[in-house]
Amino acid sequence: MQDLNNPKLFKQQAFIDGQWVGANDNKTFSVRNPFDESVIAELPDMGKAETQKAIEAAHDAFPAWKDKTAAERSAILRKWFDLQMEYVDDLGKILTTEQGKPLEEAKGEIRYGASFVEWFAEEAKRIYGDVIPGHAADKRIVVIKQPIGVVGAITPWNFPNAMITRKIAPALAAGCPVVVKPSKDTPLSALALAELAEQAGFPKGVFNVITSSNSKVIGEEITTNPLVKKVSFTGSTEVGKILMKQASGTVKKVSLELGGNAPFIVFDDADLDAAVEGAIASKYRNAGQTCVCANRLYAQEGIYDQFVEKLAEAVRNLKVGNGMEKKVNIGPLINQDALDKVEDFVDDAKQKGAKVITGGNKHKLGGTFYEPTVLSEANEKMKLTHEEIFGPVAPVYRFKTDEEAIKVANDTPFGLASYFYGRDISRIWNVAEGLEYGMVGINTGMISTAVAPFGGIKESGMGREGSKYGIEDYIVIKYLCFGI
Ligand SMILES: NC(=O)C1=CN([C@@H]2O[C@H](COP(=O)(O)OP(=O)(O)OC[C@H]3O[C@@H](n4cnc5c(N)ncnc54)[C@H](O)[C@@H]3O)[C@@H](O)[C@H]2O)C=CC1
Ligand SMILES: O=C(O)[C@H](O)CS(=O)(=O)O
Repeated sequence: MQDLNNPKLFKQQAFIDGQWVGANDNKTFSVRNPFDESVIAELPDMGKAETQKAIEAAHDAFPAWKDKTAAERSAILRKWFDLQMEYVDDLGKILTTEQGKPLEEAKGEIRYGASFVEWFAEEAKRIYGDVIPGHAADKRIVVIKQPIGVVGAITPWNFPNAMITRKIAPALAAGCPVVVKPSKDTPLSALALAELAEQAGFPKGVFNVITSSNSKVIGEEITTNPLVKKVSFTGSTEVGKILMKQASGTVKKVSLELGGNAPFIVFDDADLDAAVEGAIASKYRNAGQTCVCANRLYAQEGIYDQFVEKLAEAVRNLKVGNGMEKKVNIGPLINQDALDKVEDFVDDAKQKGAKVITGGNKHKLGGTFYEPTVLSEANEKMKLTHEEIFGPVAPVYRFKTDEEAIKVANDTPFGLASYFYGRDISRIWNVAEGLEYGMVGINTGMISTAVAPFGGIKESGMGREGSKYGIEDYIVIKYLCFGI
């Protein structure tokens, strides 16, 4: 087990109603280190009853929390941000230990996640309404915004810190108490956030963390309990659809940050070195395990061979290893299933004509490490064209015209992130407006920030996280009509 040098942040209990507690039946589940499968923690394996308790605690905490002034909530969020920044190293170590990403990347996630807390500490004070000119001489209309109520948040393993703060910072800022269910693979980061939330002064019941190996049971309670007014989910499209269906029974508002299939288009007027740099950043971050990773790389025919070779040269320089070691760029995949899926994608692609330019095998380190890979001659018959690879594999496709690039890029039910490199201003506007995605990176492979509205369209979800728009997901609008 890694030396988690701050025992205060390394919690092995769930956090409900301001108490650190075990499961009612004292059952636990193991959290394992993805480097060597060693057990790093035993956590409460909770179920329906504990989830109900957490939801009731949040419900009971709602009136006092929403009645605090915006400035009071803002101050507590700001303190929480300050604590996260103070403990960035400890939080990063916990994250790398349970998720596997390189420590510097983990610390980057902590800073990114904390930036949402900082942002919404400020936005808490800007939840403005409207005054609307009356529709009659004796009428006056005022629009007010109020917190929606108890929020249930379910989050994935690939960004165990930031996917929580990106969701609950706006909820808490708006005046909503939250019940969080992190992934069973990476719950420790959520518990460390709860410890710092307690230190920051969040009242009991406002921030609750349920730990469980049975996400289905917890999810059913969160999506059907009438005390929960909002479900916010980040994860696969498949699970998002299940949760949306379950939430419909009580007509809960849902925010869904789901899967992606990002195109990364390189036009013949692109700066190829910049495009390679952007492709490395977008494709291989978190070992390719992000929803906004470039999933399909398209290079215009005139620069195809040059781009492939430059990309492969850069990929060969990526260092694979234990995320705790310095200069490591690529950690292990989260589990054996993930490794098997990546192997299957590459085998299928090779059978259908792909050429391995570099990588293409399980890494000699063993475990769930995979070689950073570049495949040329990719085509639409291959499985990895239509599914999230969620691994360090870059298939490169050829295209001839701008119109063809837009068409193939849009040929997916997903619509989260997209990227392209080019310099002609008319081309940039035509392509940016033609891409059917929630986000477009233009001459950059890194687009995620708290100041912008992160989210997708089509089967990549609904709702936005970050920016001035992010808080709207946790607000209800009410208008007051005054007869005078
Ligand atoms: N759009 C975005 O911002 C993001 C999307 N994702 C997507 O998430 C997927 C990878 O993350 P995973 O954790 O493997 O996704 P997942 O959908 O398997 O799990 C996500 C969360 O849902 C829980 N869950 C699973 N089945 C459930 C059920 N039946 N009821 C209730 N909860 C359930 C899991 O325990 C976990 O906490 C990829 O598709 C990726 O694209 C991941 C991160 C960000
Ligand atoms: O894929 C994810 O989990 C994140 O949304 C990616 S990012 O926001 O860190 O870019």
